[in-house]
Amino acid sequence: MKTLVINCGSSSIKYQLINTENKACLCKGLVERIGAVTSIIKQEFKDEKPLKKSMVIENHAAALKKIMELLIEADNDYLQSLDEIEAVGHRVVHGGETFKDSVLIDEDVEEAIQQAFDIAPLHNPPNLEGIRAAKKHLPNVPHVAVFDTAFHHSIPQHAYLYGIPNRLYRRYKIRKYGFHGTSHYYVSRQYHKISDKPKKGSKVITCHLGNGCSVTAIKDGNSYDTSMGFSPLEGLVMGTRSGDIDPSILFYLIEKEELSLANVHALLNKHSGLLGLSGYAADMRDLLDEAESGDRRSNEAIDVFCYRVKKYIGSYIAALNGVDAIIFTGGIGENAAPIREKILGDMQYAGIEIDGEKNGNLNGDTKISSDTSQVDVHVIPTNEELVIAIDSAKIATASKQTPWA
Ligand SMILES: Nc1ncnc2c1ncn2[C@@H]1O[C@H](COP(=O)(O)OP(=O)(O)O)[C@@H](O)[C@H]1O
Ligand SMILES: CC(=O)OP(=O)(O)O
Ligand SMILES: [Mg+2]
Repeated sequence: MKTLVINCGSSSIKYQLINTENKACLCKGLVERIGAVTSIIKQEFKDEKPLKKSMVIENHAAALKKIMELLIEADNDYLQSLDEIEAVGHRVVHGGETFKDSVLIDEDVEEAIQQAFDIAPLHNPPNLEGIRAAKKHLPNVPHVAVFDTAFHHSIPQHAYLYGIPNRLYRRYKIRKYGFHGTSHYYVSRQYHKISDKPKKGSKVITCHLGNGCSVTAIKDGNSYDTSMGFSPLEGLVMGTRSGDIDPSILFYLIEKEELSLANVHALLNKHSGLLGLSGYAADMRDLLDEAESGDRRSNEAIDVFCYRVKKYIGSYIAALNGVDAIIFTGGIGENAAPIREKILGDMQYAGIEIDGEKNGNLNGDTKISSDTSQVDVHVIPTNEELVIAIDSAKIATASKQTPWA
């Protein structure tokens, strides 16, 4: 089934056209800097020359209109007409406590996504904008929401409650939700396939290190704890997000610098993390380059980033009472060997031994732990879009079948 997967971020839309029968990605695209002076569109059909264009794109609706035009303009065998698209899968970041699984989007679902705007102000508004715009272009096919939070519904109460008055949970549902669920789910399932080790009894820690970063402790194949919390701001140091900080810092700064709520929000979400620490870059590639030539601030930013990941891994080994496997994924996790080495290089005491050569050159393999390591360490490329496509196709198929058919 040809399924279009849409991932609307605050200023970007990533999309893929996937044939769910053979799991092939037929086309991949990205619209960046939506709403800026010029936006950039990149699109690549399988085995074809990539296309790159710059133009004015004011909002997500305009971006989706352009995406639909470009998909057809390519005029190849992969897609002759939009009518061939049989399902659309949308990444929705926050499903709150309501959505434990992916769902067919109707008005009630749209309303529930909107109700979570308060608690996911960076992610849910563009997600819903994308859904509404896509429905206009493809009104006759099922649209499905796949939630980042869904995989984390198995987290037990002692891990999801914060140490604040319980009435705040009961009244406002303030608790840990966790994000990047489709990625943690996908790479952990891939690990079980690759290693041929059963889910039952397994203790796996997955590290999704991209622009947003999170670590998840997975027990028997189910999420048991994760570093992101009520929002995707908690936990690791990220590209521009602070991760964990002492909340008192905010009281202090609000007073000292007379910060507004919006200022605090921007400070922690947009000006912190690797960008804030280094003073110049959120991108790990730039930091690694500069660090190599001895730049002090780049080295400091990398040290803080890696130490935080290591600390979470250590705490999850304690939470799981051991660990069988650690998985790295996401742009940094998949590509930055020095970062993986810095995080796990000195944890032999915990049975973790990285093979320096394999870590530096994967050569098509995924395993980077040595043959004598008690813990398997793997680098597994994530594929959130494939998970979204498969779930969406399944739900679309079921929605078309009437009980008496
Ligand atoms: N070869 C590489 N070496 C180091 N870091 C890399 C490399 N390739 C990508 N990255 C980093 O991955 C991050 C983006 O990760 P990605 O998973 O693509 O992000 P997103 O969250 O937008 O999906 C950036 O910090 C980028 O610098
Ligand atoms: C939830 C989240 O942080 O997503 P991303 O990494 O795509 O920003
Ligand atoms: Mg990502």
